Amino acid sequence: MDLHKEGERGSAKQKKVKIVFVIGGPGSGKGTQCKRIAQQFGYTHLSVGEILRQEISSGSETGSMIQRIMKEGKLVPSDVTVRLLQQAMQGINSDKFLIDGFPRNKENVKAFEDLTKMEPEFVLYLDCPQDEMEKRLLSRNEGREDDNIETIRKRFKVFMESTLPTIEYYESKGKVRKVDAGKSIDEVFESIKVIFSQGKDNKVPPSRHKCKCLIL
Ligand SMILES: Nc1ncnc2c1ncn2[C@@H]1O[C@H](COP(=O)(O)OP(=O)(O)O)[C@@H](O)[C@H]1O
Ligand SMILES: Nc1ccn([C@@H]2O[C@H](COP(=O)(O)OP(=O)(O)O)[C@@H](O)[C@H]2O)c(=O)n1
Ligand SMILES: [Mg+2]
Repeated sequence: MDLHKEGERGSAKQKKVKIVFVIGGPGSGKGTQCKRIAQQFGYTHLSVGEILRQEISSGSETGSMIQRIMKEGKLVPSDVTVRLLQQAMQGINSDKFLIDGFPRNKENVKAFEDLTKMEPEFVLYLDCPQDEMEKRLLSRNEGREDDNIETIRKRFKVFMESTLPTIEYYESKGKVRKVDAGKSIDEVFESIKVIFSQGKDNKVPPSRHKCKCLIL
């Protein structure tokens, strides 16, 4: 995907873009942890749910369709989701994207790979017990119309039936990095920091990069 072309003496060069998917059940803490990861490791955080809610707010026909689907806790058609995600990515000059709440089913995976020809560096999986997720969602207070017990239960069903098999697909490719997301926000982030500090482009935790010259 031509996210950005860099003009170098007229020759267009596609920038290497690093992508990490962040998956987990509703209420597992994806948004909360993504904000911290983005801040600490310099990623651009894109919440696919937020992108879809922005489309709803635009008042478009597509937005009305998305709203009906979200109210039911179901998944939006992948061609719609991926087109909106790609548009969002193309509008941002970044080479590191944290994609929150995606993919949620195999169709999402196929549509993304077909359209962008890209694969994730890895998939961060926030594994959280359902009763803990339910408790968190019921006190989320973001005014979301899908945070009611009836829709929450439907979303859990979608997670079990569609998203877990997607995680298994990435597991088979050795791409899943799983953390216990049932702990406190800080404890979960401690586990996540270890994972992001193992990246090949930052062999030592970023905090030590700055004083590397002092280690001579
Ligand atoms: N580890 C945690 N412990 C307790 N509450 C949490 C934790 N992580 C997130 N929360 C809270 O739970 C709710 C859902 O978190 P959020 O990040 O929106 O999850 P998701 O994006 O996976 O649905 C929010 O109100 C958030 O403040
Ligand atoms: N890949 C995606 C992501 C979200 N969605 C829709 O958007 C809703 C909210 O997604 P979200 O990631 O904001 O939800 P949380 O897991 O943060 O609670 C989902 O329940 C789906 O209805 C989707 O259809 N496909
Ligand atoms: Mg979220």
